[in-house]
Amino acid sequence: MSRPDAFGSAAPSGRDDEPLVSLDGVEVHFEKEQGLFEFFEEPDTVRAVDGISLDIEENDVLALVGESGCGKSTLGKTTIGLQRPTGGSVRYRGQDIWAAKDGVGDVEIPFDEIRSSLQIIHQDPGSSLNPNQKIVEILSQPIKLTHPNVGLNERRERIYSLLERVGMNPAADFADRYPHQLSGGEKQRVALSRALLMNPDLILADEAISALDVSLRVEMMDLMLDLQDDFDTSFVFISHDLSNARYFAEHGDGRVGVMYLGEIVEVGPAEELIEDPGHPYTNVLRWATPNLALDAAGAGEPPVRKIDVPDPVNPPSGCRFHTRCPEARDVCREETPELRGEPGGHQSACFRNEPDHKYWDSQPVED
Ligand SMILES: Nc1ncnc2c1ncn2[C@@H]1O[C@H](COP(=O)(O)OP(=O)(O)OP(=O)(O)O)[C@@H](O)[C@H]1O
Repeated sequence: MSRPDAFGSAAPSGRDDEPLVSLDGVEVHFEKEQGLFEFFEEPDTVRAVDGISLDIEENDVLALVGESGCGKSTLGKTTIGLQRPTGGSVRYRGQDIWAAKDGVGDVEIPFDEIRSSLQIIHQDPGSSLNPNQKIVEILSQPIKLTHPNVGLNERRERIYSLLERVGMNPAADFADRYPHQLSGGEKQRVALSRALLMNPDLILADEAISALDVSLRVEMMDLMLDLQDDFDTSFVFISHDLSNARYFAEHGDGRVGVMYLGEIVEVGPAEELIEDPGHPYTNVLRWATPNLALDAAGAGEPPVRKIDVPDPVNPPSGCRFHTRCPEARDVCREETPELRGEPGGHQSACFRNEPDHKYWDSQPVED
């Protein structure tokens, strides 16, 4: 259900029977920057996100995992309306986000309301906190912009209570400091408070724990999960590390989504996906994550035919993983598997999950 914001302003309208955010066939293709000598050539297109459909519900947790460059950040930013898709649609409570931005059709929820309901915390909070402002000033700004009628006392009260809620006690001690006077973990807590100020429906945590000391990572994930509960906020949590994605999804009662070259190749509850992967690429991530404490993890050779990751400018035909997949057969070069399985449950995009598929009569790829 949509709800009023932290200062009692009306809730965004939209339809409560619609998912919080719904992606349908989303593509994000970038034109690659041209070198000096390529000036007269057609620019290359990076297919950062390619044909992803996904629903995020209220109070939902989705942990996206995959190698660097597979499109996690681009998908995350598209989900919260920070990146315009080049194809497909992204809807918030039924309202097309980019139609709201462009004022096209009957706009039920204004773009500004959508953007303040969908927040982000970055890997490096230092770079998003103004070094010349005290923490209280940094946190006052978004309130002043969105709620100009809220007075100084109410503003301070809200800021102090949020700082305390994220573990910065006593709040008054931290509020008057500058960002450089805080540790990495404290800066990340400030970034989290800033995201929570608007009582958002969804927070994108983009590698938000990667720069923290290993000992602080679990603490930060636990804090986000506590807040998720308290504030009824959904989270899209991005990590290149399967064990962190597993922890977050498992403790948040959510799903892990595995990305490869701009596509989601497997999604499902963490335990199921890790114990019984439906896609050979998930098996590679499992192998590469020693602290999953699985027998297979880190043992022997990696479960791939080739180590090299293809260029997203020119991804392989058919199943994009076929150039590296140890199970690939000829049909995998020609046909693209779709995500199959229980909708909203465990799904994977591999012909091996279809007992009657012609994959089984096809010849193993030899190269
Ligand atoms: N603004 C942009 N212009 C051109 N290419 C881009 C742009 N943003 C991302 N890309 C490219 O899109 C692909 C996906 O990038 P993205 O940052 O989404 O991946 P990622 O999985 O989050 O990786 P990382 O963990 O390294 O950030 C990469 O090939 C990247 O170089």
